[in-house]
Amino acid sequence: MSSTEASLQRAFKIVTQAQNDLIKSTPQLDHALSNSAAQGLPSIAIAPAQGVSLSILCQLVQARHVLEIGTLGGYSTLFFANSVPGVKVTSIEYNPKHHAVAKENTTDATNVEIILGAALDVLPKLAAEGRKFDFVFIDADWDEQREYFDWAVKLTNKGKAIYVDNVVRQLTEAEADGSEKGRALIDHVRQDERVEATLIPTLSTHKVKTSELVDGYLLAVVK
Ligand SMILES: C[S@@+](CC[C@H](N)C(=O)[O-])C[C@H]1O[C@@H](n2cnc3c(N)ncnc32)[C@H](O)[C@@H]1O
Repeated sequence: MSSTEASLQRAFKIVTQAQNDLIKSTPQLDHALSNSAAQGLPSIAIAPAQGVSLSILCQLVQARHVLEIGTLGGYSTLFFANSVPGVKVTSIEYNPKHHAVAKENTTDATNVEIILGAALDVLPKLAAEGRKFDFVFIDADWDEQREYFDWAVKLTNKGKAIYVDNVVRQLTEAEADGSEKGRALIDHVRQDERVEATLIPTLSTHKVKTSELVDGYLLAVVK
């Protein structure tokens, strides 16, 4: 193991411990994870600590309407649903099985609407309905992120936020496989005068592969 890898692993252990000390899970969140696993959904939901940071971001922007692209079993959806009193959450999922499990996992969250459909079909409909959001969480198909981002800018109220997950991991994977992953989104967002954006690197302490330990997200505010 290289010294860089060893120091990463050490940071991983310290951060995991500290995060576990801070997290207060709930039966609703625990059930969402266990039911998703029991029904064979892939284990690709956000980490609990990331859920808390998403909830805090929603509180900071005083989100009244949250849009999520990529529901899976509704685990992240629940963090949004419980973030701000009175918040309403709209989530989009195109896989019927994921959609059904997410509906089960959020049955007692009356402020959650989960739309079955492909994001690039649903987003124009939300725009045509005049819907607006205060926080948009993008966590679906990496190849469609630029399109999601453009729709998110149209759908987000001024001064509110867009969060694109896993952009740092895409950049590091792209360096290894020679693809444009992540880079294409960065170039796209840099040219967009309607937003101010930055990358926030994180340690993904729930990941087992060393290559996935460093991740992070793009955070943008719509001007
Ligand atoms: C990483 S998972 C979402 C995890 C979830 N946000 C969480 O943390 O609990 C990505 C989800 O996006 C869905 N997805 C992928 N492409 C999509 C598309 N074009 N439209 C809608 N959903 C899509 C997948 O089926 C999958 O359930």
